[in-house]
Amino acid sequence: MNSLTNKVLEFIKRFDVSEIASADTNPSSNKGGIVTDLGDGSDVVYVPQFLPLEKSRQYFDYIDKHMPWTRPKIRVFGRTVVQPRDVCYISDKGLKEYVYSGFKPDVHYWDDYPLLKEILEKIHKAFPGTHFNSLLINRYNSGNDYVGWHADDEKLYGPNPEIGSISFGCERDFYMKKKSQGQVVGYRPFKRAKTDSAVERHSFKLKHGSLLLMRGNTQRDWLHSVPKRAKVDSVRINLTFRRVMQM
Ligand SMILES: O=C(O)CCC(=O)C(=O)O
Ligand SMILES: [Fe+2]
Repeated sequence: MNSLTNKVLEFIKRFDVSEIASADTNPSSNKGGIVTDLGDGSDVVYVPQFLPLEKSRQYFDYIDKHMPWTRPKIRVFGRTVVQPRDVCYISDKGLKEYVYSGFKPDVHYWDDYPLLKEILEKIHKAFPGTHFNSLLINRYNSGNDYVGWHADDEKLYGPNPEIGSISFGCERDFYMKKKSQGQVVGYRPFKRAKTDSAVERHSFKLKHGSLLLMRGNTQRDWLHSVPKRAKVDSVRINLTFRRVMQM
């Protein structure tokens, strides 16, 4: 076997796409995906293999090598900390500025990244109701990198933001849990409630080439996170497509 074949086999082993998600309640089908009804007008669609394996590998390599990554300092609970992952932000021209945790990412534009535009168009085609105009890319270099409990509920996304999330590379857990009554969150650790074990939860293993769509009231009522994983030592790239509402 030549070394290219070996590399391909090793890759398939690392990024196995054969399993399906652990979406649990009332799963039904939607565009080849699994729909999880979260109740109260929220749902999540998970498409385990939205993009073909080999194409996903090309996207991964391109994004990994060519994006202008930064690992910014952000404000969490009044403290300045280095964000535990790399980021990069792409958007249409002339949109309202995106700021989270006191950090305003530099804006880059779609025209300079045709492969990202290609992915955006594939999502719009598969889910005609979606109209994303911006994209936050995260790179988790190892299991030490993570994102804490938060909702993507910034005002500039309007009352019912839809978020489209594409994952490449190392498979990681994506957790969801229902917000406690009256809870206000940004990118902050989730305050542990006494009845935490009773809080409704879902989990997904986000595979190489997968798409996860969060819809309806999901950002209003639920939190999500990608926790640390001690044993993970390879890179994961995640693209979250968003729609900034025009004034
Ligand atoms: O990496 C992920 O799957 C989630 C990223 C995320 O939640 C975000 O960028 O807001
Ligand atoms: Fe998020």
